[in-house]
Amino acid sequence: MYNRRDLLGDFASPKQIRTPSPQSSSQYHVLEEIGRGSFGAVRKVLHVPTKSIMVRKEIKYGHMNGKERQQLISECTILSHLKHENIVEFCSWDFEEQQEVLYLYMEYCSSGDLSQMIKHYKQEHKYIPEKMIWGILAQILTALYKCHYGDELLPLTTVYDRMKSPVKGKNIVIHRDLKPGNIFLSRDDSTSAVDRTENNVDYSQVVVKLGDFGLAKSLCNSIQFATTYVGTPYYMSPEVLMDQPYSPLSDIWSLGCVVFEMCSLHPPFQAKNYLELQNKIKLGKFERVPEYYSNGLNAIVHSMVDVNLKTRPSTFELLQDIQIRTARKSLQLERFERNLLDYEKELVNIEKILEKQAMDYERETAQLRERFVQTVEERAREVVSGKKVGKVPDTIYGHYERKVPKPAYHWRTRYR
Ligand SMILES: Nc1ncnc2c1ncn2[C@@H]1O[C@H](COP(=O)(O)OP(=O)(O)OP(=O)(O)O)[C@@H](O)[C@H]1O
Repeated sequence: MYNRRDLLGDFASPKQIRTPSPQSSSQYHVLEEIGRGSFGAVRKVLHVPTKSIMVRKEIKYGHMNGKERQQLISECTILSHLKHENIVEFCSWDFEEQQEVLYLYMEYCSSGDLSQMIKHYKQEHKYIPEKMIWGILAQILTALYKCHYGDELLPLTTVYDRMKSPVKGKNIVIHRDLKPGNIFLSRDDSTSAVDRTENNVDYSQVVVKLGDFGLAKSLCNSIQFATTYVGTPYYMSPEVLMDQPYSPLSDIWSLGCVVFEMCSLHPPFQAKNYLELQNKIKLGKFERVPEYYSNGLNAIVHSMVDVNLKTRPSTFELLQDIQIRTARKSLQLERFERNLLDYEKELVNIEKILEKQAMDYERETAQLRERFVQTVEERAREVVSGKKVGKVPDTIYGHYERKVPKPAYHWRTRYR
């Protein structure tokens, strides 16, 4: 049985899981199970302090061998360092010592994953709109840019911007298990505690998040390659099948297969058994994407699913493609428009608050004025009737001195 120290001692030095730090499970309120992976259940949880919905991945480590523990540590380490809007965020981790379970707390992706989206379109007998496919591809490529070059991709000013060549050999991360089930979909407001029904997913509005780095391999530099592969055969590259060095280009092959599947609603290579699948992948021959899609989309898929490593494009090269640039620019503009709409909503709310403040101010000054007039009239009547004038009542004191906070903005001045 492992305790907290054993687990870290056996798996890694504490430095390896430096950030984020473990957080007490008591901060989380456990909700329903949403699925099961190879190591345990995946549940939705409510992070009580922030009232945000997250995902808790349970990993039973008691029975794990050394390799599996290494993979687990690899997932924690990689995820904790990979911060990107198109990568599932790793929030914190904790142990349940008695039950020998490791809990990984991650960002919740409210709109499921790409495999569910493909299934949805297949059931509806519809093609996924081409614009949506370009948008998804552009988002995955920006996430892969972060993984393959360890750098952030700068936003485009125009589609003709010249991109600076990335520095090679810096903290390369290869995903190694790119498949539709590991590409999650989320909404911009997914952290809201108010959940939405899964059936109501508006796929045109989703943000793509690359996740499940369980099989990813972090390499110190570009020359150092991983030689072991554990992956999903449909998306496995030929060089990996042939035990050749594994490189970021293998992710590009898998991504090409995923894009093909988004178009054709089935993977490019299908077979009855592993051997047949292996042969088809090594040959690298597959059909055109349906005629419904442009030649440009077909060409980019075929360039990615290329047996020849020398001609297969890198993430950087793919990001140069004018259609990818256009898709990125279009996403940037959509986001800008959404931000403007949010800003407009915020302004309308501020206006309402200020109008209410102005009305309260007017009402309060009117009441004071009325009280003042009443008091003055009362005193005047007393003087006229020859009564002895009493002390000035308290209500009148401070009338002139009183400062009713005047709103900075008055609705009446708006149109002046
Ligand atoms: N961050 C997340 N947000 C929303 N759903 C998630 C998240 N992570 C996992 N899931 C869902 O939980 C289920 C199990 O996921 P998990 O990644 O553990 O296993 P898997 O990919 O199905 O299998 P394996 O462990 O063999 O890779 C899937 O249905 C997945 O869609």
